[in-house]
Amino acid sequence: MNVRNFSIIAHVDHGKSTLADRILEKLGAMGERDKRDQTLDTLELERERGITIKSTPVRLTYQRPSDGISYTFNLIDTPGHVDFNYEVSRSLSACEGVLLLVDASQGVEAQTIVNAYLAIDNNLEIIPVINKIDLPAADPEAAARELEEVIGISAEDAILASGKSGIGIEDILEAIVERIPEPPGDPEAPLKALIFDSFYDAYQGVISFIRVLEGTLRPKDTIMMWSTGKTFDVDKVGFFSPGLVVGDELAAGAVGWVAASIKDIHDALVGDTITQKDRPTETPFPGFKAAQPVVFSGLYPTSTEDYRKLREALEKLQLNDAAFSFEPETSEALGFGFRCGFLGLLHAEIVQERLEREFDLDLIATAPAVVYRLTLSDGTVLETQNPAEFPTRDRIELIEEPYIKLSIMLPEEYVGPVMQLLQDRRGVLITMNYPGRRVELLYEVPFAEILYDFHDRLKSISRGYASMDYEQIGYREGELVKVDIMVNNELVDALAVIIHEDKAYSLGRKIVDKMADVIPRQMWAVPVQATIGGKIIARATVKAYRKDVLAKCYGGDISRKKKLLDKQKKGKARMKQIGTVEVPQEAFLAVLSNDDD
Ligand SMILES: Nc1nc2c(ncn2[C@@H]2O[C@H](COP(=O)(O)OP(=O)(O)OP(=O)(O)O)[C@@H](O)[C@H]2O)c(=O)[nH]1
Repeated sequence: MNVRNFSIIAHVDHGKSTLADRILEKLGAMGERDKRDQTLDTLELERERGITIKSTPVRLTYQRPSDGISYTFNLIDTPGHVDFNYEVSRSLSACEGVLLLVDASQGVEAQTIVNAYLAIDNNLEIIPVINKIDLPAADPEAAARELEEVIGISAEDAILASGKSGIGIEDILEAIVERIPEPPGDPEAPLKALIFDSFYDAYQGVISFIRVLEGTLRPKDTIMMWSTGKTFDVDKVGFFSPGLVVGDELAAGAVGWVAASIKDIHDALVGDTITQKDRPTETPFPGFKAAQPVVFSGLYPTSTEDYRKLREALEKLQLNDAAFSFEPETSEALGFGFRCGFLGLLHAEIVQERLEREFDLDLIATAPAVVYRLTLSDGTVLETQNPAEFPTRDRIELIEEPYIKLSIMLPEEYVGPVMQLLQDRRGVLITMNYPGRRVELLYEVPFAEILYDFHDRLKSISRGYASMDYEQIGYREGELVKVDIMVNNELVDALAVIIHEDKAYSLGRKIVDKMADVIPRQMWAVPVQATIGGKIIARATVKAYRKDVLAKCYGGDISRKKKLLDKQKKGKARMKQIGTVEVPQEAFLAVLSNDDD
């Protein structure tokens, strides 16, 4: 059959896209991406505003110069961020091998290790590629040595390459043929196919990207989703060329797509196994889990009239993003909004940005929170991620919070300050390794502690040299308290935060100071207070002062006056009325503001 299914994995910026483009160009597929619109048209895909089609795999043909034999390459893209590690792992399950890129001037980084382990866990053949060897600062030997010491990949096997200048591309193509195995699987066996990505199309319903492991999938087959038992009739199957092209069948080993008039993306989840209803496979692809949101935040429209528009936008986004969840929530301070769940902070930022940009919404977002597990005095256990819903302290027996294992790679000279940062974040050092030129720190840290500005702080402390990655490791007890915020003597429920006892006072101070700073002055003095269980722990005052912008405009310069008024109006755009005081969006994120501000 001469098929090779592979993926490229790398730390961010180590040159993945550049190398992929170079391979595409070499195999004559450059410019094919532009044809995508056309190929998609054959599927009558609606290119609806706001719904971007995810990056699809690419099918390429490689004719070996030595013997002229042709090979079909399926290059499968993987998301590049830790929030989406489960998706990365599923995409890798669709492959037999990977190109593991390491920047020759940077060496092995945190994501290099995590990605390499994902590949090893999936039993994939790893082709190490030392990339960017054209750079003057390149040190390929050191990078190869690090690969050997840290990950245990033989340095001799590494290919030296440059995606930029094209060095090593032929070697890479040959290695793909020689080292990556032909996909296994019996096309006559009962169908077993893995879903590694899905997106929603208004005409076809859900289109799933699949890897057929056993059997053969054809149009008109009745398929069954393993996790739910739901059945669907297949409309079309096909390949990526790139873009979606209709085909006759997908047999064992193939990477392609299937459309079966599935109306809800939750019926075609990444990681689930597709089989045939009448002749099901005996064992599904292992390790299926529906992606669980781990970070939650409230989203509220700045103007109440936008509530319906926001709901529609959230529904639309969810069609394409099964990992994103939302439910209605009401806040005394903010009115009607939604509690939204995300895979991580980056995921939260992406969703929020899309809502604002693509759906033209002005939003107030509350500080992100993790899921806490509470054991109440009466023995009931409940999980909540909403500080506003926390019971009073006297009703709580035990609070547990999620922990992560954090891996940080950095040059030795920054170890001191970074360890200090981790200590401030309640981190516990597990081990310290010295692979090659760098130090690897392994910590266990409360997840909540890295939600706020941790990555930025790490980068600035290490001048950009430290890299990090993490995984969830379960729940641990924590001495946590709820800090409430009052503005003008009114409790603002949406501003409540959960925080470790030892940090409550300084955080309370920080929040009230920041708020007093960003709330516009009023005609009377407005007190801002932080409290724990009703006890005031910090207080600041928004001074009284009326800002009369027009006073500045001497003479009758109308256009200037207008400009100033417009400016003032814009400044108001993201305000929320709380009692008699207008509070800007910034205030809701005061808890996130940098300690150094
Ligand atoms: N000198 C040199 N620069 C390169 C090479 N490959 C990539 N770069 C540069 O490195 C930067 C990152 O390259 P990308 O290909 O975008 O890296 P990536 O890994 O895809 O990055 P993400 O998409 O952000 O994960 C860009 O500025 C490239 O121009 C190379 O072989 N040599």
